[in-house]
Amino acid sequence: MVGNAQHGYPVLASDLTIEYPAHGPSPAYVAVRGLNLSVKPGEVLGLLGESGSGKSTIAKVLAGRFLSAPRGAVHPVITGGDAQVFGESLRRLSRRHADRLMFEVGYVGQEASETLRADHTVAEIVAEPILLRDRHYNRKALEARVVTMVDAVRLPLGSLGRYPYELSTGQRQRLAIARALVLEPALLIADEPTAAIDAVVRHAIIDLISELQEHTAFSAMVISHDLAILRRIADRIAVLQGGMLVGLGPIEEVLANPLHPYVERLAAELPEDSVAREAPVLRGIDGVPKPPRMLPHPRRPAV
Ligand SMILES: Nc1ncnc2c1ncn2[C@@H]1O[C@H](COP(=O)(O)OP(=O)(O)OP(=O)(O)O)[C@@H](O)[C@H]1O
Repeated sequence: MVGNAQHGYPVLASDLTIEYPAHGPSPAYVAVRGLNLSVKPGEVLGLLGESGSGKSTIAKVLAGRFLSAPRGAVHPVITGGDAQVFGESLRRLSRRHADRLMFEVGYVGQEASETLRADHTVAEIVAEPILLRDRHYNRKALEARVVTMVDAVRLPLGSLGRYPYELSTGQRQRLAIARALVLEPALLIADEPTAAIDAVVRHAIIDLISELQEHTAFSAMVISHDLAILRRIADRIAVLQGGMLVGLGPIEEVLANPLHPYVERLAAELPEDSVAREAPVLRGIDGVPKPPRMLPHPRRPAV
């Protein structure tokens, strides 16, 4: 495991500032400023904010996906404070540790379903992370693991030999989630996992992540600009605006006591009394309604 995963918080960011360095005609840009944030063991933290508020930047950095960038793109750099993921400092992260971190942190990016390799079958796509970690992995065990994972995200087993372009968008997103979770990461970072999906499937995907999370108890950061989505899955939310944290805590508390005009606006956009009336009803695989997500001590001070 990376760092002291057994003891520390999955994520601990303190005074974290992230910057995109100057590049060609573009000046340097500070995307995240002085962020203090944690993800507690077993918790789902929702990250909410309008477009450009820094959500994806935080996701990429915390998932260790910031040391490499596509050709011609600039990657974000930590220029202030630090973030620890399982006790590993990201500011001092070496390439070697970043590679290890990739195996510890499942990451579903915004366009995950569109970035699946078109020349790989469903089975190959899910198996790949295992083989990247250990290319001598026992083939029978690999097959069994892939089948279990595909089944867990409710893709038909008949899809194992199919190619991503033969699946629906929702199915591709399920596949991306299966790939992100196949190494049984202790932390999942999902950046707008339902962005390109219609409303019905969107809720199904969120409920799926919620169920898998409850089943295997990984910690998660789920990013969305959609409050309804986060109310379905998150124990707490962190609200960002302009790269700064403007709200943090159990979702209904943050909305009930907005400390920033942006949060106030979000709360105002909700139907009156929606907190009490529209508490999300999640149903388990058995169809039994589950209580809304709550930390055992919702009023304890947020870190
Ligand atoms: N490669 C880059 N170079 C320079 N600036 C960038 C780069 N990527 C993002 N930014 C800037 O950083 C800020 C935060 O971007 P980010 O993608 O993290 O926002 P976001 O909250 O995820 O937005 P969205 O909801 O639209 O995905 C934006 O102002 C964006 O223009």
